[in-house]
Amino acid sequence: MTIIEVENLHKRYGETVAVDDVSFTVDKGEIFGILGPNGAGKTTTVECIEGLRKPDRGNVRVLDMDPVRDRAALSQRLGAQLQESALQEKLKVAEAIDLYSSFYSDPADGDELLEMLDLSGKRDAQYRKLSGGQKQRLSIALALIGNPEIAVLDELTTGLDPQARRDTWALIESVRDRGVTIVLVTHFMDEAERLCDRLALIDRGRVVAIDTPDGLVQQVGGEQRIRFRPSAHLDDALLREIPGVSHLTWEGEHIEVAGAGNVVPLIVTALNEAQIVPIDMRVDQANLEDAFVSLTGRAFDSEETNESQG
Ligand SMILES: Nc1ncnc2c1ncn2[C@@H]1O[C@H](COP(=O)(O)OP(=O)(O)OP(=O)(O)O)[C@@H](O)[C@H]1O
Repeated sequence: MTIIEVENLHKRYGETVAVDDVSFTVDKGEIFGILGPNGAGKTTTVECIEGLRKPDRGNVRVLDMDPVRDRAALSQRLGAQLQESALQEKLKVAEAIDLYSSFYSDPADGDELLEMLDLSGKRDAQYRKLSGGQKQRLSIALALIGNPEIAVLDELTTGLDPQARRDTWALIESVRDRGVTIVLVTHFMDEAERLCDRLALIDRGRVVAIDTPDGLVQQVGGEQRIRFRPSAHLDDALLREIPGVSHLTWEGEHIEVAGAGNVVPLIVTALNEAQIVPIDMRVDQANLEDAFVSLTGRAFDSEETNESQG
């Protein structure tokens, strides 16, 4: 059942076209990802879903409501993760929960939420004293305090260390398992790959593709890459004539060969017959990043990488 429908959405800020004819639907109970590089138009899109921004053109329906016109009613059923600056520094965790509970006619049990988000021990801590991960978890708690049918989570794990990211992912899955539909905005490939049932790949305000993470990778042919250092002189022609090989690149003494289908065993066999040993061999499956590059013809120019976190 479709519960969010975005049709031909356009939004510009002055001369900047932020969202350029975006369409997609979100089904009840799924984790739907909106993945794209910085500035792709992800936040603007979800702000139109939340009723915070009025589209210049196009239609948005959420739970059969017009988000701008029916914003008060929608806010009772859609929870959005707060931006970090939205809470007062001196507000205590329990006070924030009480305050946000008071906005809803049928709020969730705050104590239970704090327990689930591992924040029970921080009830009396001021917001400013929380770690990055604790602040992030509190913002998730506040997105869920209204018992929403839909939760919109924007840049869920930015700034978290690897363990906190994994914990947050498990948490989001448990929220989904309780029946909440989740719209997840992210510029992290691994997060999208791990969490999303389906995702819209967005670039420069436009939808490039919508599919499951696996489906997106398959769209680019499910390529594999094999990288190694040959033990003896290797003539490119030996590999080029193998069916399925799409390209070869040398990087110093290492060669990377990409191809679809059964290329890896064929390459290994050809090397063996030529009495060449592939030293330091590594095989990688195509991933979402490859799909993005292949579908847009550009690198995913995210400024932040996972390695730079934490
Ligand atoms: N209030 C605003 N005024 C002017 N331009 C804006 C405003 N908000 C966003 N933009 C511009 O619109 C484009 C899309 O921004 P948006 O925040 O929707 O993208 P995003 O994909 O969420 O990026 P990020 O991950 O960096 O937040 C960008 O070029 C951005 O600079």
